[in-house]
Amino acid sequence: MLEIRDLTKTYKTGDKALNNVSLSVPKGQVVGLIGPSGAGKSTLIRCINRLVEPTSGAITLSGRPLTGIGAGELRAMRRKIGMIFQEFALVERLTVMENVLSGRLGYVGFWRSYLRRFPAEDIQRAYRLLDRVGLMDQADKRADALSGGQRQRVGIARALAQEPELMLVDEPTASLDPKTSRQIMRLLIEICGERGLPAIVNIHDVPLAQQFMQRIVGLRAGRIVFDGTPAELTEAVLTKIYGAEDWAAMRKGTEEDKAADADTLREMLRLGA
Ligand SMILES: Nc1ncnc2c1ncn2[C@@H]1O[C@H](COP(=O)(O)OP(=O)(O)OP(=O)(O)O)[C@@H](O)[C@H]1O
Repeated sequence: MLEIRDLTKTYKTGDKALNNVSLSVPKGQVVGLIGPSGAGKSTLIRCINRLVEPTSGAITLSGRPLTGIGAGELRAMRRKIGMIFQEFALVERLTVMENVLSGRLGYVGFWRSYLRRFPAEDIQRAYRLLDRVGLMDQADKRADALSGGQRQRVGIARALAQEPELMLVDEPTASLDPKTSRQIMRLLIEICGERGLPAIVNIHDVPLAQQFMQRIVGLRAGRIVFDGTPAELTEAVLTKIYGAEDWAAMRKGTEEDKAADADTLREMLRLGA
């Protein structure tokens, strides 16, 4: 369980990026975080992994504090947080297997990791994870030889290699096509469910969030203005989160994207692809 209580972040510039945010995410639940640009989504994720120092408030993971702790404790707690990034953040010239094993770097000593001598159990775990994300036959390929969807699967396996207690996911599908995005989102949700992992997914794509998330939290100007199910995320609520003008523009964008996808499909069928 992740618990955030009265979290506030005011940057040195005076920007109040988060204003009294409280949120609990139970084990196995995946929360989609939506909101307009500047709403505070990245700041919230960065306060949880403590890349940004909160101004006030408290965060706990599985009952242990993530705020108000020393450097050693923080390092230990960070191992418990699996991160998944928009641009995958893989080491391109290393193999898929090496990238997954890099998730263990917080656990093995410096020389062992420098020499890439990981314990046998880490290697077995990495194979199991590659199997789970559907990449067993790609283990020895270099990361830069993979497709975007395959790279994100490696990113997921690497995060799981940490044996995390929380997943923080930043725009996981922003670099992927719509079909691959749906596959990745489905995989993420299945895996978090199987492992009882709480997760927060920063997601710009509202229809994708509505299709897959069990719970959606809407941020606006640093405050939670919606917390509910996809079914409760009505046009009126979306207008409240994004503002009338921005939501109308976003909806138009989505409809244009759908029309473009349909055009591409028709063209492919016409060409017999
Ligand atoms: N390092 C920083 N220094 C000062 N202000 C910042 C910093 N990072 C973010 N902010 C401000 O904090 C507010 C929230 O920004 P944040 O990046 O968290 O929003 P966001 O919802 O993630 O936006 P986006 O969807 O565009 O990534 C904004 O007003 C932003 O200008």
